[in-house]
Amino acid sequence: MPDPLAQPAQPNTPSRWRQGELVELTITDLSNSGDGVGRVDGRVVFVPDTAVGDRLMARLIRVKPQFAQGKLHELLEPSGDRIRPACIVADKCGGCHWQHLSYAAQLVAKQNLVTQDLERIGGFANPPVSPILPLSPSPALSLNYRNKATYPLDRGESGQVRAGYYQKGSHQLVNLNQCPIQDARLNPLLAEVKQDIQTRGWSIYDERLHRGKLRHLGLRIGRHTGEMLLTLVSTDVGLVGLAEQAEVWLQRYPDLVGVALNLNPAQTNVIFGPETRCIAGRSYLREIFAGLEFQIQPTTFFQVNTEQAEALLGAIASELNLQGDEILVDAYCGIGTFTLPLARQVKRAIGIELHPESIQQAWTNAYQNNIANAMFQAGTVEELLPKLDEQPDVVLLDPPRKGCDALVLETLLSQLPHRIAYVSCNPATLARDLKRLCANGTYRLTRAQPVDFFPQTPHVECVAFLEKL
Ligand SMILES: C[S@@+](CC[C@H](N)C(=O)[O-])C[C@H]1O[C@@H](n2cnc3c(N)ncnc32)[C@H](O)[C@@H]1O
Repeated sequence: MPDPLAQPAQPNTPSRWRQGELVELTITDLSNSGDGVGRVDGRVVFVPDTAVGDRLMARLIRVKPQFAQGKLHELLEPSGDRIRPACIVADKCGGCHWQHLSYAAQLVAKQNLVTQDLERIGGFANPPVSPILPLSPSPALSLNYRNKATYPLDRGESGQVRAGYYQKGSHQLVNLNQCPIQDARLNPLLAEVKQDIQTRGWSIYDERLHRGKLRHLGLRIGRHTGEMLLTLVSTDVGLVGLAEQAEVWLQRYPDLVGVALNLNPAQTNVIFGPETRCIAGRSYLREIFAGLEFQIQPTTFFQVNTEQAEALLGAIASELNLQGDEILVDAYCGIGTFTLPLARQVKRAIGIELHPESIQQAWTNAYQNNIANAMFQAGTVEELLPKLDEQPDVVLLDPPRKGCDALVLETLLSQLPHRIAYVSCNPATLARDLKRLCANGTYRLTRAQPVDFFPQTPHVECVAFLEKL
């Protein structure tokens, strides 16, 4: 007869998980943040630096009731999706999370991320997601795409000036002399300018003590023009010999058109401060985008992947099939990157953007390109969209990662433009906002088009098209 006081046998249930414990699992999926996802005893374990199909041992470093965060301990059977990273510091640097994945596997994962978020968060059954537009059909060309890099600076233990990206999950700098995802023409500047800063003996900012001057080195290039800008971010102006050094840089790099100093005295993680001074050359670089000439300043937003932004714009123009008589609103318009090319296809285009400097630049860009039917307003979309004098026929949305303010969605549901194109770098907030717009059968999701703007990372750009029912 069984003993009624005996404890029931303890199966290997989730409740027995302990921090530090080793578990065996197989990765079946990749999360939005790029971690591998597996299951142990029905509970989810996230493991960075893994691939779908990996069988592995992971050490549990954070245990929650519903999931755990693991660290790769031993790879028992590697996935066929694994490749040798193009970057020698890929295992340390927090810049890229997917250098160890083949480009084909990255594209499949991004396609799945968009589809899954539209299903789970948006509530769309079988969402119409078109195949992702890759950077290049050749995996070898999925590098050297970034037109901009902003590197934090610090001093190493022996006092040498270092520039690079932070390690995954920390503020420890990984010193870089080149970065395989940035435009290769910027690499010589990264290594040599760092050396010049060392030689000049300029003070480097220490973020723990909030002391010192130089904080960041910013590099930017026009992909089609080759023009480059160099920006130093400093807590104040006292960098002795800066003007002289800036002239040396202009002489040394014929494609460098300007050197700027941005002043950021605040104790903050935000990179740029409010004031930027031109030290030598021009205060902007020129870029050709969608056949138009744009002026881009050191601190204004411009899509970091020029070619893919052009592909995205092409997808928008072809899907919207504009007839020339529409009023188009480009909400969150930046410097008019999409507003101006689309203005050529509509009666009038109205851009709305928070930053007054971007709006000023957008007006300049319109003038330079003889585009007279585009106008721009500085302010928040939530404030300005409800106050428009004209009823928009077509609205283009391109908000930051957090998505649209609820007030923007409510305004759209009262203005009822015929079509909405929603560009997003965060499928989760995109799905949330589309759900709101499509509730009550007001709009129908006709297509979502992912575009690979950020190879080697889990970030995915997507445009979704809505049609008024
Ligand atoms: C993802 S960027 C898109 C810019 C532009 N569409 C482009 O392709 O260059 C988002 C832009 O929204 C602006 N922004 C952020 N919040 C805003 C708000 N509440 N109202 C208006 N603009 C905002 C940012 O300054 C930024 O320029």
